[in-house]
Amino acid sequence: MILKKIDQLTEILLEIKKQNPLIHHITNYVTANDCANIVLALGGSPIMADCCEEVEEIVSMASALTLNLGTLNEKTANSMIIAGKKANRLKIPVILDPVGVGATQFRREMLKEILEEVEVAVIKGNLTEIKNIYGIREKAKGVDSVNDGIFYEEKKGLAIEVSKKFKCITVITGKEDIITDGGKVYIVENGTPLLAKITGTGCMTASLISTCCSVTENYLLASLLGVLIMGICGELATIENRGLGSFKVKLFDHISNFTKEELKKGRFYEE
Ligand SMILES: Nc1ncnc2c1ncn2[C@@H]1O[C@H](COP(=O)(O)OP(=O)(O)OP(=O)(O)O)[C@@H](O)[C@H]1O
Ligand SMILES: Cc1ncsc1CCO
Ligand SMILES: [Mg+2]
Repeated sequence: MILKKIDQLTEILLEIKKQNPLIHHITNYVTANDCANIVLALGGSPIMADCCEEVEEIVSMASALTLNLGTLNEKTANSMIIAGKKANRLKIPVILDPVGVGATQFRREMLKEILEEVEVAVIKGNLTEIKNIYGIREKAKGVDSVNDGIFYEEKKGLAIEVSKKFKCITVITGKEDIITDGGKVYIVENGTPLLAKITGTGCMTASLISTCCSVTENYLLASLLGVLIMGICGELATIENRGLGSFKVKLFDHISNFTKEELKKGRFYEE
């Protein structure tokens, strides 16, 4: 079963290299450069554009749209809705990263508006963010998850409920990652605590998922692939690790060299 999955995932990987899809991001200014480079490393082509006058034109050229709430303001929230609606009309997948949504009332209100106006293909967040999306008010310290210690069954149940509520794929990142469409659930065990020590590995995971979703209609498998790439490459980057700086460089090295061989290092199962 897993071997067949590896073949299907490899097909997505090869399709990205073949198509070099354009991935439109409306994202935060902290990790925008890393997100652009991660898309390039995987074989896609990034464009960051958030001006409301041009987002419809940009998204019309793109194959996926990433909306990241990391440094949200009223203007970018408005651009997200304009671009998201256009993406829906064009049937381009929209990937939402609700960064820090537990931190403030403003983010929660804007997120609600975006989700009312835009159909999202994938919602990806850490546990605190996904709890808040579902209306569980866990106050976030900032953009990081405050507690990854809840029971795995509870985390899985939450992801399933979010998928049912918003009719989308839900990804919860953390020590183990959960990916579900509300029916099937994948659990990914790859990763390293070092991934949580550099900012933006969650944002970059969303960019990887977008890039994978841009070449297939199977958003569940595409999300699984994006998560696996980050987890496996994170593990590989710990080999002879000298510190966080070189860890990040090695993470990019491994993503740019990622093939079916690396995919076989995936530790995931289906429920
Ligand atoms: N303790 C851990 N062990 C293994 N992998 C981890 C651990 N914590 C996070 N990860 C991995 O790190 C990546 C980012 O997940 P995380 O939940 O930290 O994102 P995030 O909080 O949204 O990050 P950011 O906001 O900085 O972008 C994922 O690939 C996840 O699997
Ligand atoms: C640190 C930080 N602040 C807003 S967005 C961001 C990047 C990680 O999500
Ligand atoms: Mg995040």
